[in-house]
Amino acid sequence: MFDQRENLELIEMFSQLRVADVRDGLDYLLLHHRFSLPYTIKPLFRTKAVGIAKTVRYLPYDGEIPKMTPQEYEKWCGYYYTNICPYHWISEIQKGDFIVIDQSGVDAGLMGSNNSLDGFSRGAVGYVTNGGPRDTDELIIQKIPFWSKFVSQKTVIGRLKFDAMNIPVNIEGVLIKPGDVIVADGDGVVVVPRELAYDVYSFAKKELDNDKVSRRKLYDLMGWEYDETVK
Ligand SMILES: O=C([O-])CC(=O)C(=O)O
Ligand SMILES: [Mg+2]
Repeated sequence: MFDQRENLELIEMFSQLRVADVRDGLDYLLLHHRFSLPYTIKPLFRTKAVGIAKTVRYLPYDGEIPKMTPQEYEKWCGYYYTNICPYHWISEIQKGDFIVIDQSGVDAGLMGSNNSLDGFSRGAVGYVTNGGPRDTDELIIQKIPFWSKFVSQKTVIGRLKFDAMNIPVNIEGVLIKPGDVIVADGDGVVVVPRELAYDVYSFAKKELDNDKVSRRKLYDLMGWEYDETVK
């Protein structure tokens, strides 16, 4: 959809920055009240990821759960994954995609250790959702960067249905469009509208550079070795 060379260039640029720098860069454009996901969206573990938004939306399942035997239920699960809650967008993932999932806040683990690893193996750099993943102990072992509102024990079967992909989505009141730059670290998630990316980068980079000069002086004063955050 977007030029992959430009995608990778944007990722390289924004990978140098902290979420806080990007936030400051947006503020230079007087966008103080836009594009930060609220603090209710938290990382599963401390990590950093920068990528290009690939969006997908699921809605609450409003159909019946037919009366079934456990054997029939097993078959129905297969039907459900194919026809009601497919994950066909996973096969479209390209290197550098940040997967943005609007799952309508439903308490169901749309993503678990298996399907998120599948996406990761295809080049996804991270996931963010207004719901919650499951198998979270394994997600941490597998080091899959994940930001979410909560964690969930539950499967999607009987709870969620696929709606659309590659569309603008609403994550906790923030509009995210396919192609936007997503920067996420221990401070949370910030969205850079693609059309503003180069401007925001230039202001954010200035903030980071000034901060490094200032902290380097304090490191010197305290006789600390430089680490990668001040180099
Ligand atoms: O199976 C699912 O629907 C989600 C899941 O737990 C996984 O991918 O590991
Ligand atoms: Mg699982």
